[in-house]
Amino acid sequence: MHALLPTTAALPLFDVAASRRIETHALVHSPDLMERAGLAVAKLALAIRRGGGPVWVACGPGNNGGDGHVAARHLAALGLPVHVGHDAPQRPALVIDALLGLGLNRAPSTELLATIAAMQACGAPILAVDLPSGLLADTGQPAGELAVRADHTLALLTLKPGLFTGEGRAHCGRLWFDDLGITPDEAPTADLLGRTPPPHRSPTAHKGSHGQVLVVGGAPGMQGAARLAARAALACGAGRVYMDLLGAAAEDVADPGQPELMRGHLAELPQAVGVIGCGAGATIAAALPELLRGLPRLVIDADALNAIAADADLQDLLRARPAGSTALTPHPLEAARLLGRDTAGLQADRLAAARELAGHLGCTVVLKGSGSIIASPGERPAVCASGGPALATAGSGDVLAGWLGGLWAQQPGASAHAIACAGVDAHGRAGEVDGALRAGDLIDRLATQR
Ligand SMILES: NC(=O)C1=CN([C@@H]2O[C@H](COP(=O)(O)OP(=O)(O)OC[C@H]3O[C@@H](n4cnc5c(N)ncnc54)[C@H](OP(=O)(O)O)[C@@H]3O)[C@@H](O)[C@H]2O)[C@@H](O)CC1
Ligand SMILES: Nc1ncnc2c1ncn2[C@@H]1O[C@H](COP(=O)(O)OP(=O)(O)O)[C@@H](O)[C@H]1O
Repeated sequence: MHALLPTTAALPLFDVAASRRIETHALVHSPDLMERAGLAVAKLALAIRRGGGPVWVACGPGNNGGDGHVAARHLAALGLPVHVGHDAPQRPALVIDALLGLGLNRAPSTELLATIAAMQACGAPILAVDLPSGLLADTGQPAGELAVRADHTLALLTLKPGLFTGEGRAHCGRLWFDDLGITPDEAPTADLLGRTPPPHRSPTAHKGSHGQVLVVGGAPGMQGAARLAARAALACGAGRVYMDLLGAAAEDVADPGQPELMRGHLAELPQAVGVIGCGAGATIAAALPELLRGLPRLVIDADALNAIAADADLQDLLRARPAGSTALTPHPLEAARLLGRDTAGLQADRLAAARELAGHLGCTVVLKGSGSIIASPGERPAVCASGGPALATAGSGDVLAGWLGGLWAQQPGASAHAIACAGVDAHGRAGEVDGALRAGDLIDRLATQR
């Protein structure tokens, strides 16, 4: 058993169906899995209980409840006061939530909702067994009106995608993992992103070795978004970064605060990585056909995504691009527009939505938000565990788009999927601060963490 995050290594994630198959195979040679699970829960409970009151173990009807009963037995054997039941004891030192795990298949019953509410109200820390009760393992969404908000969650046997995306992060608290001594015998459903080393910089490199980025966007009144993207590409290490500021006068400088940035246009920069759409407004629509046909590698964000959502011809141009040459970076509303769906429906299963969109448009899709998903045709999807609410600030998405462009300029042979995985994780890590973060400061943090 170990604390899970932050992780530097990529880790395999398994959905409910895969976890069930792994469990079935494992039980053939290791019939004592529930004993191992309950012991792990008891060990963690000993470490995190607060005070000398009873440990309240709330057990459900299935094997999740079984893990809870085994844990209760171990704790009682150690002489701890233990209360097993659905009613709260006086001043518990810890609640062990063993109501529902992998087997959750409908909105919790009224009785279970009352128990969850009592757990939440009793004031003791909550340790969830395998999953916070009421949270769906595949999607990270509550199945009903309430799911446990745990202080600690001990994932057992496998890591499930719902621990990391959707509402999962808000419900799990600190994550722990025990594989119960089992090595899964099948391919993961998705990967949890690990850390990717920064691009290699040769001692004999010159600025031409590190590629070009062309940021297209920044319509009047929204130039800050394009400038954030361009500054991020520059800070990432791109050799030259140009800006095509929509509607700006030819003599305007690219960015008065960043003299390294230059004005440029597609016609002069046919090999640049395009970062298009940041602060672009509606005027980007007219420029898109040329950009989609002309640039070999594209990161498409914001208003460019909205223009594509509204125009079937632009979608066809996107699909005609070579495999691995395009990354889309929608937030949930932009992704919903691209799929012609509503945001809530899309958020209900983020992994499935990102895969659907990637297949629909033939591109890499970064579905942003807590637990960003990266999905590409023919690739296993990835889930990002890094990042946090400090990133919920205007401009942090522009920084991500620019950073992806900067990475890609330095690694022209990499696929959109590989660039997205590396960049999204770095962006998330840089955004892990307490309190608020300005998007400009996020660029500095990204640059210094390399
Ligand atoms: N087998 C092993 O050795 C190992 C097992 N492990 C542990 O087992 C867990 C999976 O156990 P599980 O498959 O029994 O499912 P579980 O989460 O207990 O729920 C099923 C029960 O809940 C019920 N139910 C469902 N939804 C409901 C609702 N909304 N409201 C009310 N009831 C609802 C459902 O009822 P039914 O649908 O059958 O009517 C059924 O009775 C896994 O998360 C891990 O903790 C691991 O430690 C590895 C070793
Ligand atoms: N709570 C959160 N946890 C993790 N990442 C977050 C959170 N909120 C926002 N982010 C990240 O911040 C960025 C916001 O992007 P976006 O919504 O496009 O903002 P903007 O358009 O203002 O630049 C995305 O990369 C998103 O994944």
